[in-house]
Amino acid sequence: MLRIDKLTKRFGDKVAVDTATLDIDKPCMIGIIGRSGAGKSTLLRMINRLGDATEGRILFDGRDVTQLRGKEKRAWQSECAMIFQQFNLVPRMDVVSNVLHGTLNRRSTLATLFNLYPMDDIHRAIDILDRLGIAEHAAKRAEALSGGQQQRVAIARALMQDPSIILADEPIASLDPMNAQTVMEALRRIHEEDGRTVIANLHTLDTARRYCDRVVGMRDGRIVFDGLPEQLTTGVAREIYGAGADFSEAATSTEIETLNRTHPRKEPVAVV
Ligand SMILES: Nc1ncnc2c1ncn2[C@@H]1O[C@H](COP(=O)(O)OP(=O)(O)OP(=O)(O)O)[C@@H](O)[C@H]1O
Repeated sequence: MLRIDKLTKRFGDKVAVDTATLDIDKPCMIGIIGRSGAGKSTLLRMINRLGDATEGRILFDGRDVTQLRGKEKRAWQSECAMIFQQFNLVPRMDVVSNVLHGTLNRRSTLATLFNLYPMDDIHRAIDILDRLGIAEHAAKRAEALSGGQQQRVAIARALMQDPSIILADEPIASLDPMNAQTVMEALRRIHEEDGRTVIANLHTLDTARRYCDRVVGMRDGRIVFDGLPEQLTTGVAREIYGAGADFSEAATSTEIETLNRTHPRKEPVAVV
């Protein structure tokens, strides 16, 4: 499905991502962890083509997406929708219009200028908001919603593109634990019910363990761990975070006590 092949990104002398290789052969939910500056955002941005790779390839169903330009590149960006820590909504615009922005890639300039949306798209937007539990807020300005609700609007906007992959760059880093839980549960459900792949950069180990089938650890631009959540021992975490014997998981933790893991684990993948 998706193959990231020796992907490298340099900013001048700085190697932000160093020959990263990942194979995703079926829909799954992946958490990418690592300390600040490890290269997690740069990797996701390259996958979405928000940033170009210096070297390496990204293959989706055998097609090299690193070479796409213009319309084809935009189509790829719809196929792997991205959500961000700060939601990136238009704050003064109503929720449903924000969601409809997810269709921008396939609308004419004129329709965009005059904010004209087909009725089918409007109904779909409301259905998606309903599924995410926020349809009642459809007519409100985005800025009137809580952080967790705004992130769900951003997820709804991503779903309007009907992507097969959702890339989430620190989706819960700005949220309190309860909102973080709601957003992670929404992403998990989208994976389980729709069969979409979710790749999320996460700051906290416990979140990666709870919600992901597979965890990828990055350190200094390199992928140093790729395995099951249960293989992510404190020793492995210490290696990923480059921490000493005094490393404490609590330092990366936002404990959410009420959550029960309900989804089945998938079969093992290789530990690098
Ligand atoms: N546009 C840029 N220009 C120069 N250096 C950059 C740029 N973007 C990222 N870097 C550098 O590349 C490295 C990786 O950054 P990146 O943002 O990918 O890390 P990260 O793991 O996502 O960190 P965080 O968790 O803090 O977001 C860092 O050293 C960063 O300073």
